[in-house]
Amino acid sequence: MSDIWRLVRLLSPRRGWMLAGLGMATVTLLANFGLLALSGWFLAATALTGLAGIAAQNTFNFFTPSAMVRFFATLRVLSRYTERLVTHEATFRLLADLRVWFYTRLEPLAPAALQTQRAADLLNRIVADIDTLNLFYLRVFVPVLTAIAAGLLMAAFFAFFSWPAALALILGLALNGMLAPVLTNRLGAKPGVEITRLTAALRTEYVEALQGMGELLVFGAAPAMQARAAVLNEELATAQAQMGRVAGLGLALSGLAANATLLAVLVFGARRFEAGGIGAAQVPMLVLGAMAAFEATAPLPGALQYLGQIKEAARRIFALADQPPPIAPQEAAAPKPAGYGLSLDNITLRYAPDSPAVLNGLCLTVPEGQHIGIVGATGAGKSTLINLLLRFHEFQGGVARFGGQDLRAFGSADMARHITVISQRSYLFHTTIRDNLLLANGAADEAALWHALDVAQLSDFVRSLPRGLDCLVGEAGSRLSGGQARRIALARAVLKPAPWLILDEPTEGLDTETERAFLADLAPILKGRTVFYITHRPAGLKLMDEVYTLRDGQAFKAA
Ligand SMILES: Nc1ncnc2c1ncn2[C@@H]1O[C@H](COP(=O)(O)OP(=O)(O)OP(=O)(O)O)[C@@H](O)[C@H]1O
Repeated sequence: MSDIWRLVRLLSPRRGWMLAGLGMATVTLLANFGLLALSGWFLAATALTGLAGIAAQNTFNFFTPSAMVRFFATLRVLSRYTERLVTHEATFRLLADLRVWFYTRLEPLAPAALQTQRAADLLNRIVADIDTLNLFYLRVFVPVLTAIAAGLLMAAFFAFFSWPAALALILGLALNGMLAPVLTNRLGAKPGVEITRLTAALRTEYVEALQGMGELLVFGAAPAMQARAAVLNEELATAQAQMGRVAGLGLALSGLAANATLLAVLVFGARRFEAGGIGAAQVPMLVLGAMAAFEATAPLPGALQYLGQIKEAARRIFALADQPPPIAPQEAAAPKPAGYGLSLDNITLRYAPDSPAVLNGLCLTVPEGQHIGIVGATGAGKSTLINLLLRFHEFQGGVARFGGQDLRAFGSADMARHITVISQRSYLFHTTIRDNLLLANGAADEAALWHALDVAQLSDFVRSLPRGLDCLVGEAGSRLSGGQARRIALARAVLKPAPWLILDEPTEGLDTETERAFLADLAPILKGRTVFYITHRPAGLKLMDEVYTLRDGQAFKAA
């Protein structure tokens, strides 16, 4: 239950909207109750008056009850409308709050702590689990509290006329709204959790299958993937069928409790009438009132079923949100670096306390403006060195200084201001060339964009496109060649004149001719910047002042 309390606390800043929705839902229920109870009384009283003869008909006040019937009918419509308006407004505000909260918890985890998550699972948590959490207000909070408030008020009304009828109503509402749902909830807990788990697993399978469609087809692995999905589908269908049976049982029990209550109210009402405690017309008033009262408990079985799904979604969301960020958030503002030199002294970095040190006593000094090539075998720690500089991963030993300041005093957002990265994986968003460039510098005007494209030798190509800068690049730049995509990354580097430039295998995957042309256009962009150039390919190293080889977690100056 602690996850649910935590969720309530998380939603509590919106308590004004939440309580307004709750209030309107209670008024709607009471209006319906008032309408039915009064109608029951009015119809019976009118019939009895009709039977009693002309004298009674002349003295009977038709006007006030019929005005009250109209009042309740109008109130019911208006309050239902307002309730929908308010609860939906509250729901969307809560959804926005939840998404923003989750994003602010995720952001410090990116990218290091999120790399361990499967992309589809992450997507699932961000979209589906948050949507499920959001059901809490509309499907659990409002119906449960409304049922309690309205149920007690209706029973109090009954108590004026017959205590036993009031007790029967309370008991019936409790059986119908609590006992039956609790029982179905108990029975439905397991399939509920299974449905959430299997739906998430299926979605993950499908997203991965779509992402890796090429590999699945080339290696003939599609049937195996289909078989896995079919098994999950079957398990999901079984869980859903089980849930359906549980829901059916719940409905039957609820129906039984409601009808037994109506019978009991009729009997107690009739006895009270016989004893002279109430008038004859008040008996149908109580019976019709009881009938209306069960509207309050109708959504409760659903509420408890949702609770199972919400608990599971909350567990998954909080588990991810509670992961400690790999770099502790910076309390103080980042210091101002004096220049942009880097000095690494005896640095040790391991990804987990029990895993071997990837950087192990590494020493490296990079004066401002130097161009440093970094080579090394696969797994030697080249990307790790960059992760260290970008503050994606914390190092455990040694002293690192950036611009003379302790590197630990900078967060990853601070370092991102000083560093531009061009890598083989520089991502292109499925939008226009313009938007992909503006990502590097939102303030760049048209002239700056074309200048950047000129430097990156891409302006002729962009001019030749029917919509120029406003041409879409396709998903992950699929409408561009590898070389053109890399040149967009170059143009971004021109637009963001950060003092540091990291080139992470920028020519990987390009043929020799394209690589040569790319490197020629890269040369002017390196000017005046401090550069790390990571590569397996020797061609770009000619542009470097010094080259270091990473081996055994240390950096050795190449001859
Ligand atoms: N996020 C991570 N968590 C745990 N271990 C990691 C992580 N990233 C890298 N490693 C490990 O650290 C070591 C160095 O990896 P790194 O990516 O820095 O090598 P690299 O020199 O860049 O390799 P490549 O040339 O293949 O890109 C490898 O053994 C790798 O398995």
